Amino acid sequence: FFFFNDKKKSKNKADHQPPLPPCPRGWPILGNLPQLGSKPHQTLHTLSKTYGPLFRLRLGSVTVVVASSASVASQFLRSLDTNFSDRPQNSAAEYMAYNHQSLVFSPYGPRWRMLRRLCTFHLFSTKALDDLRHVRQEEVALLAGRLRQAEGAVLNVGKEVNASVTNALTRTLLKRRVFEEEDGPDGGEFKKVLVEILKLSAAFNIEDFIPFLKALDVRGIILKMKRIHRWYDDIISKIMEEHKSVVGIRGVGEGEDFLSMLLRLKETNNRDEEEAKLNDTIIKALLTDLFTAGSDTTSNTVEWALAELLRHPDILVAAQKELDSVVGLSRLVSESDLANVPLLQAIMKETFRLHPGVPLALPHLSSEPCEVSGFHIPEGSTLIINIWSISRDPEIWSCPLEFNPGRFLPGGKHANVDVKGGHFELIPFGAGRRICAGMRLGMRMSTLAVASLVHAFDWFLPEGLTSENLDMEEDFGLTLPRVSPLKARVTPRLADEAYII
Ligand code: HEM
Repeated sequence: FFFFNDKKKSKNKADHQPPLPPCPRGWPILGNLPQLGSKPHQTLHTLSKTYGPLFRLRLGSVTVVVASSASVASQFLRSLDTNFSDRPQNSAAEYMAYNHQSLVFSPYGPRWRMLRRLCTFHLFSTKALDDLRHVRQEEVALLAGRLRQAEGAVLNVGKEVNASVTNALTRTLLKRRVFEEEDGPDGGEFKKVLVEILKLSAAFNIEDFIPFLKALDVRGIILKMKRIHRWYDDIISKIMEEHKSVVGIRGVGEGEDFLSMLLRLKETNNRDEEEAKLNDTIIKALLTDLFTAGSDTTSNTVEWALAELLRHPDILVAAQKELDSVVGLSRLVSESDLANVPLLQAIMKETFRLHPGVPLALPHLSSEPCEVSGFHIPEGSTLIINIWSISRDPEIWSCPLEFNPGRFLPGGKHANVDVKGGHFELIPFGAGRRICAGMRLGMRMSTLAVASLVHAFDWFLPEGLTSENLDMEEDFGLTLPRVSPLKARVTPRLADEAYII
């Protein structure tokens, strides 16, 4: 959300063009920045009640348009997708993502297209995901083993899940676990730097909206970003050199990690356009994206799903019954079971609806002026899609604040809706050309983790907490964490051998 654009506003063609979208009155210089509050997704949702599903904000020097309904979002991301496939610039991307060379922040052009092709045909292809399935299953099994050891104790569920998801992700990317490896070759440095990058990427940087503040860097944010980036670059460069020394010898193998795959593809990537060539810097930038975009999004989803199930014990029990009938009680869930558990799939959709991992998606930038819903959208406008608001629109969802997976089951009103970008009322991964590149991995990982934890344990809230008073308040960052980490106790419900890997 924290972005500025540096393109000039379009010339005023007032006589012919339709009006600009409505805009709340703002402050001099700051514009509407002071109105955003600590939870911008909720503030923008409230503003949409007054100003409609398409309104405008002035954030410092940046013109922002906000889409808050499925039909407005589909005009931007379906009908006008090409015009909105660019990204505005921001300081985190400049200083920590190799000056916008990463996939998330690449301008819409040959480099972005090359990286997306790599994701579609190599990194996130069905074959690559299947080849690395054992990694996800092992990490979830290790998590189940840890929880079983802690039977009866009050657990910080989010922390445990985050460690598991991040380890699965870094093993997928680099064949390396970052949690619990303080004694490893880098003494836990890699984990520390990833946590810092995540924090800084998710922070609200007012400097991105008011260019003179950026030049002064009074808060020292930019200095900090540069320092963290040097630290990260040192570590990832070393890991890359280690990989280079083995890739050539080992060649292609089943379960090849992403970095090895990228180094191999670099040798065969011979596109004519200079910008579209894969090189070491672009590989490092892409890896930063995948670490930051893939970990908290996925683990927050798992934590929200478990919190909802603790608030709805009847749904939790029904999901356990469904899993027992497909998996039995002598082993953990495996990814191949997931196609046969419709209730669990509906629970995931309902979690994505109420707790979308990236509530305001990532900002898009218009390349040329256009018209949407009778309003003029100037060239260089930043587009925010309020996914959070769209998926609780009472015009579409009955009792939108109620956690009701049944709406997605056969016979339910939304039985045919999926999360893959074709149904604009539910777009937790975005839609159009810039839809989440890691959607398939994020879905597999979060669904496997929720299914395994629901199946392997009975869940209880700690003393004093009930399903009625469990705090469900959201914090805001680029992702959507809980304000109070989910605490719970578990007892194992499977045969002992199920927990042994
Ligand atoms: C539950 C998990 C996840 C959720 C809810 C999620 C959601 C999103 C959303 C909303 C966007 C922005 C789409 C837009 O610009 O309109 C996005 C972009 C992106 N995501 Fe995810 N994501 C998840 C997991 C992952 C994973 C596991 C990865 C990779 C390891 C990943 C990589 C990316 C990348 C690279 C982009 C930028 C795509 C581009 O600019 O072309 N995400 N994600």
